[in-house]
Amino acid sequence: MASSHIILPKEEEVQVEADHDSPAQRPFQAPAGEAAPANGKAALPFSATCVRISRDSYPNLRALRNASSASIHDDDAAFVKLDEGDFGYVLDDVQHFTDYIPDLQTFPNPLQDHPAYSTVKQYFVNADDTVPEKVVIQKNSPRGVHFRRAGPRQRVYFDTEEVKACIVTCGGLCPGLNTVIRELVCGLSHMYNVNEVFGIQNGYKGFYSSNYLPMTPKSVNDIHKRGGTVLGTSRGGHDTKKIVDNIQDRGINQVYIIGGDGTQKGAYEIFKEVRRRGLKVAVAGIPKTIDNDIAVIDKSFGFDTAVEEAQRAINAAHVEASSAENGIGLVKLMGRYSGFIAMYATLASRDVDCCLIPESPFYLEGPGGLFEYIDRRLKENNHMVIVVAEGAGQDLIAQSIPAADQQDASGNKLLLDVGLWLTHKIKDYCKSKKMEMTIKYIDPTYMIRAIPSNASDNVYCTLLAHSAIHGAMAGYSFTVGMVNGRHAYIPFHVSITSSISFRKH
Ligand SMILES: Nc1ncnc2c1ncn2[C@@H]1O[C@H](COP(=O)(O)OP(=O)(O)OP(=O)(O)O)[C@@H](O)[C@H]1O
Ligand SMILES: O=P(O)(O)OC[C@H]1O[C@](O)(CO)[C@@H](O)[C@@H]1O
Ligand SMILES: [Mg+2]
Repeated sequence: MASSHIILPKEEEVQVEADHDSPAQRPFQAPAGEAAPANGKAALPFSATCVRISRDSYPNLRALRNASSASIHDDDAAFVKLDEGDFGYVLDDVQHFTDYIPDLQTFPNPLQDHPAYSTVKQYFVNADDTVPEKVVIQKNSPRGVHFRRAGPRQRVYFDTEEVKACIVTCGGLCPGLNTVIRELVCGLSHMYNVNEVFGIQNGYKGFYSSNYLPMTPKSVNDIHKRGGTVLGTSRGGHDTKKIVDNIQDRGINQVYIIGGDGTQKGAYEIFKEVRRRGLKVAVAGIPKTIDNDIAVIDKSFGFDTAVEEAQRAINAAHVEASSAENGIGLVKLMGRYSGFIAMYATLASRDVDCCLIPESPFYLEGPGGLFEYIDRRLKENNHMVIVVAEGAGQDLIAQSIPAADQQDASGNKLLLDVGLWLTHKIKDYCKSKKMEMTIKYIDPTYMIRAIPSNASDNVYCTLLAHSAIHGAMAGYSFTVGMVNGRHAYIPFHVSITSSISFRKH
C-alpha cells in the first residue's frame, strides 16, 4: 500500500463528544422521521488530489468516528486505506485488487453495450464519488469520514468469461434472503453475462463440506416469493483456511457473503486470507440482520417486513387485553442487543403503552418502576399492552434465575426468556396487591423473520445485490450498505466494529 503522509485534523479538533450517531444511542437518536435520506452531495467541492495517508493515522480515524477503542484491533491497521482531502475530508476506502496485485488488466464494462442500460444518461458512477458517513454537522466541523459510492464503473477487473462466483448465507433467517440470492444470480447473468454462479449450502461450513450448487436465473426464478434461504444457513463452522483453500481450488473469484455481524467478521477473515495469498478474489459482504444492529448502515433488509409482521402479534395482544378487565397483553419481539424491532413496532402500532428495550435499563419496584406504571395504566384505561425486546432486562432476570451462560455455535450468548419471566413477576405483583387481572403473553419469535420480504424490502434487496455485483466486478472487497440514503462500499473494519459497540458483554 503506497503511502506516505497524513494531514488529518488533530484529535482535539475532532468533534467527538456531541456524537449523536454513536451506535449505543442510535435507537433513541435516529427515529424514523430523522433518518431521511440525504442527497449525498458534499457541501464543498471534492478534492481530486487526495493523498493516501499512512497506517499511523488509524488512531485518528478512530477518534473521528468515536468508535470504542476496545472494538478496534491493531491488525486492522494493515487493511485500512485512508485518503485525505480538503477541510477535514477523509475517505475510509475499501480494499482493491490493485492494492496487492500489480499490473492487472481492465476491461470495458459490458453494461455500456447493454440495451437496457446504454441508453441511460450517466449510468456509471464517477470514480471519485463518495458518501458522507454523517450528514448532521456544524458550520466549523471537518467534512468527516466518507465511503466510496456504490455503482457500476466504466472499467471492470474481470473479463465476463473469467468470472466464477459463489453465494453463501450465514446466521439467522431474515426476510429477503432469497430475493438477494435471486438478484445476485440474475444480476450477474443479465448485467455482466456471467454464467458460472454457485450456491454454498448451509453457511460457512458448506465451503468445505458440501457440493457447490450451480445456480441459474431459471433455477432462482421464483425463490423471492418464499421465506428463508434456499441455500440453507448455519451458525458456527467458520474455518478460514479450509474456506479459502476451497475457494482457491475451485477457481472461485467472486464471493458473495450474506449475513449479520458475525458473518461480516467471517467475510473479513476470508478477505485477509485471500489477500495474504495474493488471490484475485473479490469478497462482497451483504449485511443481513433482522435486529438492524449494524450501526453504519441506515437499515438492514428484512427489517421493515419484520416490523410489519410484528403488528399482528401486537394487535392480538391489544384485542385480548381490551376484552378483559384489567387485561395486560405482553408481546416479546426479537432483538438480542438492540430494541429496533420492538421500538419501531411500537411506534407503528400506537396501541402499546410501554416498550422495554436492551439499551434502556428498567426496574420493577418503587417509584418510576414498571409495576407503578402498570398500576396507573390499568386504573386509567382498564387494559394495557407491553412490548419487550428479547434482550431487555437480562441483568434483572439473572438476579432471580441463575444464568447458565450458554452459547450458540457462533458464540452468541443464549438469552433467558424475559417474556415468561415478566409474566410471572407481573402476576405475583398483582396477586400481592389483591388486584384481579388477566395477562396474555404472545411470543411470535420466528414468525416475524421466516416470511418472504414485503415490496419495499424486495426493492432494497435487489438494489443491494446489484451494488454488490458492481463492486465485485470493479475489483473491490467490502460490505455493501445504504449510508444516508446512498449505497456505499464500506470497509470491513467499519461494518464489524460498529455493530460490536452495541454489545454488552
Ligand atoms: N469473529 C468471527 N470470525 C470469523 N467468523 C465468525 C466470527 N463470528 C461469527 N463468525 C461466523 O459467522 C457465521 C454467522 O455468525 P452468527 O451466527 O453470529 O450470525 P450473524 O451473522 O451475526 O447473524 P445474526 O443476525 O443471525 O446474528 C457463523 O458461521 C460464525 O462461525
Ligand atoms: O434461534 P436462532 O436461529 O439462533 O436465532 C435467534 C436470534 O437471531 C436473531 O434474530 C438475529 O438474527 C436474534 O434476534 C435472535 O436472538
Ligand atoms: Mg449476529
